[in-house]
Parts: sequence; C-alpha cells; structure tokens
Amino acid sequence: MLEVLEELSSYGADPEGGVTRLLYTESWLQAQRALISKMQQLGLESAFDAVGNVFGKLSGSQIALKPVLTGSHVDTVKNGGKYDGAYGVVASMMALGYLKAAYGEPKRTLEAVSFCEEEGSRFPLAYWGSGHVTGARSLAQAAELADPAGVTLLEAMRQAGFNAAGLGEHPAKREQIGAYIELHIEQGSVLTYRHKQIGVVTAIVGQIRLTVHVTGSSNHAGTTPMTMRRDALAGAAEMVTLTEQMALEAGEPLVATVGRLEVRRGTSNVVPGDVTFTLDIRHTDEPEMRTFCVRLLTKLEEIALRRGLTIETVENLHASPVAMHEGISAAIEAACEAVSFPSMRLPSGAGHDAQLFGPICPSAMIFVPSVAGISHSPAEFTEAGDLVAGFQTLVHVLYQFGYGGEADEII
Ligand SMILES: NC(=O)NC(NC(N)=O)C(=O)[O-]
Ligand SMILES: [Zn+2]
Ligand SMILES: [Zn+2]
Repeated sequence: MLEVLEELSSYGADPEGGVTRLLYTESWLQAQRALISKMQQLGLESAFDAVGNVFGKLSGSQIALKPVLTGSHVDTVKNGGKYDGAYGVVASMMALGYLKAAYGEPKRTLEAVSFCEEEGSRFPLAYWGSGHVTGARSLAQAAELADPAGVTLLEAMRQAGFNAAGLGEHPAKREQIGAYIELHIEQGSVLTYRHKQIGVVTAIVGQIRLTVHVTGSSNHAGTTPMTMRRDALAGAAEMVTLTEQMALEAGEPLVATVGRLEVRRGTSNVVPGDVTFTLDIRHTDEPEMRTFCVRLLTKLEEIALRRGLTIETVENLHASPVAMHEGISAAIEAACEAVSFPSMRLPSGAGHDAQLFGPICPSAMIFVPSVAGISHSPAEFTEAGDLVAGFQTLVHVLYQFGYGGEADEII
C-alpha cells in the first residue's frame, strides 16, 4: 500500500516538491490508467466510467446485496501533497486486493473507487466525480465552466477521452449503493493533539464557494486624482479585509477564505478596473452559514456602492453539512478497539466525497493524523504507521460488510 501510494505521487510530481494532478490533464490520466492496471493485477474488475472515475470491483456471491463503495479522489489542489485523496484511493483498492487474496469471493460486492475530481482546483466546481455517481452533478452544469486558460470543462473531458455526448445528463449515475466508506488524512491537528491514531468522523461541514467580480474603471495612474478613481482592486482589498473581520467576529466554527484574487490586465501604471476573487465560507450549521453569507454579500455591496464600483457574484458550490452514519461509525470504532488503535470522534472541516453520498446512502469516514495538521501543501505528511493503521481499520470494516453479514443489520 505504501509503495503504490509512493508510485501514485510520481504522476504530476512538481519539480520543486508536491503534486499537481488537475482534472483531465495528462498526469491525471496517467494516474487513473496506472490505478486501473494495478486494480486488475489485484484481481479486481476495473474500468473508467463515463466521466473518468475509476472503479475496481470485487464481485460478491449474493447479488441482492447492494454493493459497498470505498475510495476517495485522485485529483489534487495545485502543488498539493501526496496523501489528500490518494491515500484513500490506494488503501481502498489494496484493501480489496488483500481481502480477495485472503478470503476469496465476498457475499456482498465491494468496490474501490478513484473519483476523478473533488477539489474544484481546475474548474470552479467541486465534487465532479462523486457528484456524477450520486446524481448531484450533471453535464449541463459544466456548460458554462472554463479553467483559467479558457478551456471548457466539456472540452477538457472530451480531450481526455470521455465523450459523454448522447449519454444523457447523468452518464455516470449509480443506483442501489449499499454504503460509502472513505479513508482520508485528517488535514488538521486534532488527532495528534489528542494522541489518537484513528478519527471517526461525525459530520462534514457545509461549504459555499463564490466568485466575486468587481468592476471599476481602469484609468491612468498618473493623471487620475485619488478622489476621482473607481479602483476595483482597492475596493476588493477592503472586501477581503472585511471578510476576515466578519468571520473573526462570527467566531468558530465559521471560517471564510479568499484564496484567489486576480487583477485583469494589471499593470503598475494603471488604476485597476477589473478584479475577480473567490470566497469560501464554511460552517457546521446550514442556516448559520447562509445567514453569514447573505450578511457578508450585503456589506460587500455597500463597499462597492460607496466606491462607485459594481459587483457581481456567482455561487459555484453549495454543499450542505452532512452527518455520518451512526451504525457504520460504531463499526469503525469497534474495529479500532479490536486491534487496539486509540480512536476518537471528530467533525471534518474539509469537504469530502462522503458529503455527496451522505444524503443517498449510509456513509462514514475514517481519518488518520496529519503531521502538524498541514495539508494542501507539499509538506503534507502522515507517518507510515498511521497510514497502515487506517488501512487495517478499513480492511476490518470492509471484511464485516463483505464477508461477515453484520452489514445487513447496520445499513
Ligand atoms: N478534503 C479536502 O481537502 N477537500 C477540499 N475540497 C472540497 N471539495 O471540499 C476542501 O476544500 O475542503
Ligand atoms: Zn483536498
Ligand atoms: Zn481530499
């Protein structure tokens, strides 16, 4: 498992360290192809679906039992780490390979999945993979979307070999999923701080992502007096500062982030007239999250009005907070107890594919510690012993669901 994880990190490895595997790019394609061949070597039936997710199936003898899916995403943020997503993908397929070798055919079908996209790093839409499988994403949603280079999502998809034309709006939707279980790095420092090796996720935070477009008037930096400017960047700067201030005032667990800001045709001797920035707002409570968002946008409008600017906001993502399944979570805890891994329950401040499965089938997540809580960075790291502990916990739980029959009572 550790070796395969290392190999996967070579696809999209950045020369200065870290990994960049954006949806439908060459490194992404190489990684998914490598996973298919690895799954086949492990004796799993493996293939792409219509949008580029990779499945590895270990068929069960009792076809009436709905399959249990386990996996995570293969895409990364720009210059991200080796573990976010990749760990869950590799651990899932190695777990099925191990179960097959050790116990043969299960009763219930188990499937490992490598979702094509979860981060929203290339196109301003996240959960493209799990969203298609669960039916929350459709091809129509992609119609207007392009990456920063202007390549549209549908074009990128077609270039990577996934021509979904004529396959309907939901070409990769799956029905009859028994449960979804995802293993992931924590991306925070709670487990380390509490000296626990395994985290059992209680709930995943809600998340709203917006793009804010600020328009002023570009003009000469030397001849336009300060009082006669409609400076879109100065306005955006005030908006960014206010976002931070309002989030601090709202207090935990609310967080708000401006992660990207772009000055169009920015030049040192021109008053900026055209600025775009992103907003990422999260909270464990849906109404609180919505209320904050409305209050913030109202304030941003006020700033724009006062400065003679206009703003236009586009909501790219709205993921509601989702609770994880109690029965599976208890089974994960029991597995940890059986093998003496200290565990605790905790919420997730990061979004996950499990968030999309939560509303349609019993879903659960297993976390392992992240050293210093660092993630979305080349410095992302998890100790080998912890990676193995998470893997063993997953194997334990999947054994029960695939071979033991306990799942019938739990899900
Ligand atoms: N586990 C993640 O890093 N998820 C990230 N991506 C999504 N889609 O939520 C995020 O921003 O939290
Ligand atoms: Zn991530
Ligand atoms: Zn992730």
